[in-house]
Amino acid sequence: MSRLLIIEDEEVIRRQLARLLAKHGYDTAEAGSVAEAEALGLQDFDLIIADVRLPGVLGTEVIERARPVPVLIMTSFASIRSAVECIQKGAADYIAKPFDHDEMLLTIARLLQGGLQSRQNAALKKDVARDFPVSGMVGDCAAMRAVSDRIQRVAGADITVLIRGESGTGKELAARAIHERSARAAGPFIAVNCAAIPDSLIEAELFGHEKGAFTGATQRKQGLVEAAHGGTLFMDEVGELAPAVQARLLRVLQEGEVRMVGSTASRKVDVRVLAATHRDLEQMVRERTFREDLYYRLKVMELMLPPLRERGDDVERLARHLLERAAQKLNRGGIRLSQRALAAIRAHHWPGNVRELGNAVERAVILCDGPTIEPEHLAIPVGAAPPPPAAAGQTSLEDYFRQFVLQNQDRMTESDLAKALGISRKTLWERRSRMNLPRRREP
Ligand SMILES: Nc1ncnc2c1ncn2[C@@H]1O[C@H](COP(=O)(O)OP(=O)(O)OP(=O)(O)O)[C@@H](O)[C@H]1O
Repeated sequence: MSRLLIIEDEEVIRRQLARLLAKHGYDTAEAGSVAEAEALGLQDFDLIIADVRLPGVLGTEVIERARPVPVLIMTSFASIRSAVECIQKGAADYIAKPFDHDEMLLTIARLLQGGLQSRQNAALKKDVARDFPVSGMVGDCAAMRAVSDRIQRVAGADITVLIRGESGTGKELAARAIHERSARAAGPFIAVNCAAIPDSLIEAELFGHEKGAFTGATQRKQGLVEAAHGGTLFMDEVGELAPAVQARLLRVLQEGEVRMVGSTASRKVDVRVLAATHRDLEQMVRERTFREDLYYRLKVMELMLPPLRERGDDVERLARHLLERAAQKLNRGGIRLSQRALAAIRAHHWPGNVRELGNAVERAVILCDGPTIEPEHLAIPVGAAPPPPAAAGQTSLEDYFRQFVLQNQDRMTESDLAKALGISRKTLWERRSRMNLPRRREP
């Protein structure tokens, strides 16, 4: 049994995490500060999970003191910058608080597996990976079995994979699964959402930044590509990259080299890039907004995640799985879905896919006082959603979004619309602006 040490000064969080880990079969010890942790013997554990802000000594100090034991850093101050800093200091990985239980468990499993793998020979590693299904990914329909099979096949090949699928279909989860099954599993997995970083900052964030190269007083700031050295860089929404960034990324893929902004020198990097998009990259190539050479470099292998509405019975499996996850998170054991709720879940078209389903189930757990979730708690807009696309796959998510907003905006608030679509109000607003679908003003 793996021994885990949690260093966290907020008792409620520490206890909750300890319970979660104990429930999943880990032997856990707890400490409220670095000093308390040292008294327990840092080297006696298989993995240490440490908060950054601790009384006295910072949690990041543990990284050095605990070597060679891997340290997973938790912080409430989630930013790409702090993630990079933790990784630079040698953290095995980084997780933002409040953390998702599944994400925490997956990360721990991966880090422990990383330690285990370094003690095993390569042949054994391959067998271990082959025998287990893709961890954390629920899905038994034919399309998801094909996805799972392809993940197993591409994982070990160290090639670039372009992961496609509508928003919320699990592209990041698939990328993590590929990383975890690859020879890079013990290296960092860095995920970046290219659409979330302003154009003015993205080059420096990705490739790093060097100041004063010509004055002699050089200051270097490492980028995410370098931070992923030895591991995997997952670039979500890669279709949003500006032309200059596309050119730099091509260099990384072709030459295995990165050149910082403001520098003339290149450095070698060993990074596997996994990219994802819900955009029509072929169309973008035709319109010359996405480089053709980069497109071919990225799609060496493709992985297509089907929309939830095409996964048959998986929707029910996922609903139960997400319910268990939400009930655990919100401490509501024993709560279940009524037959009517399950029927409503099967009938809904889930334009926001698994993420929308997860949000609906979590909201229902919060709203439901008794032990049984009814359709009303799920707030699925019964009868409001447009019928399923006649030729599924031909109607784009954008058409679906437009139709849904136009049909429901008179009777739903912006918050309800966003919730029903499984997106944030900010994303709703951004999509409205992009699709020239202005919000109706009250008369
Ligand atoms: N097959 C699955 N089994 C269990 N959970 C899933 C599955 N697919 C997705 N999820 C969950 O749904 C949520 C959304 O998944 P994820 O972030 O991977 O989607 P995405 O396609 O990358 O979304 P976006 O394009 O909006 O970034 C996550 O909480 C993820 O854990």
